[in-house]
Amino acid sequence: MRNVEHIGIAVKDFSEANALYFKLLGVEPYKTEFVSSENVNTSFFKVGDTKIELLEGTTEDSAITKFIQKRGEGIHHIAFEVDDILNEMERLKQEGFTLLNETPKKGADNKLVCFVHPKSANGVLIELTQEIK
Ligand SMILES: CC[C@H](C(=O)O)C(=O)SCCNC(=O)CCNC(=O)[C@H](O)C(C)(C)COP(=O)(O)OP(=O)(O)OC[C@H]1O[C@@H](n2cnc3c(N)ncnc32)[C@H](O)[C@@H]1OP(=O)(O)O
Ligand SMILES: [Co+2]
Repeated sequence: MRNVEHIGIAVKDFSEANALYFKLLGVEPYKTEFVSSENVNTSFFKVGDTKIELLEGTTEDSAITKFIQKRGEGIHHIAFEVDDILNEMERLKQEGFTLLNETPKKGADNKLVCFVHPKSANGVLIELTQEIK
């Protein structure tokens, strides 16, 4: 695992949240992107060496929509940058962590991603990300 690549925040109203984080962080998002595999709108703010990812669910069955229904808005996951996601997934499996996808999937911001179940990580949803070169 390398640095924290981004912190994901689940939000109800995407444009309102983007305007608020622009005021809070003093920077515009460098990217907004719809991720069809997750039915989420995302926007990324660069803050020092890490990023804030705002996420809005676009369907009832989106993980973000369900999260907000159950737990309200707030921090949703922590993403770590890895050099070799397949290797890291194998290592975590060997260590007994529950992975939420068998193979890496295309995430936002030109990354391959995999998620670790929050129940495996003291209640924190963990995302692994590898830059697609
Ligand atoms: C990939 C695009 C983008 C990127 O950066 O590239 C993203 O980050 S997309 C982010 C949204 N997508 C995901 O989160 C995919 C992985 N998530 C899942 O598969 C589910 O959300 C899952 C399995 C974490 C939860 O599923 P579900 O909500 O259907 O189940 P439960 O409500 O029963 O939850 C089980 C248990 O986990 C707790 N929970 C749920 N979400 C979280 C969370 N984000 N952080 C911590 N804990 C979470 C939930 O409260 C339940 O606990 P319990 O004690 O049983 O109440
Ligand atoms: Co993310």
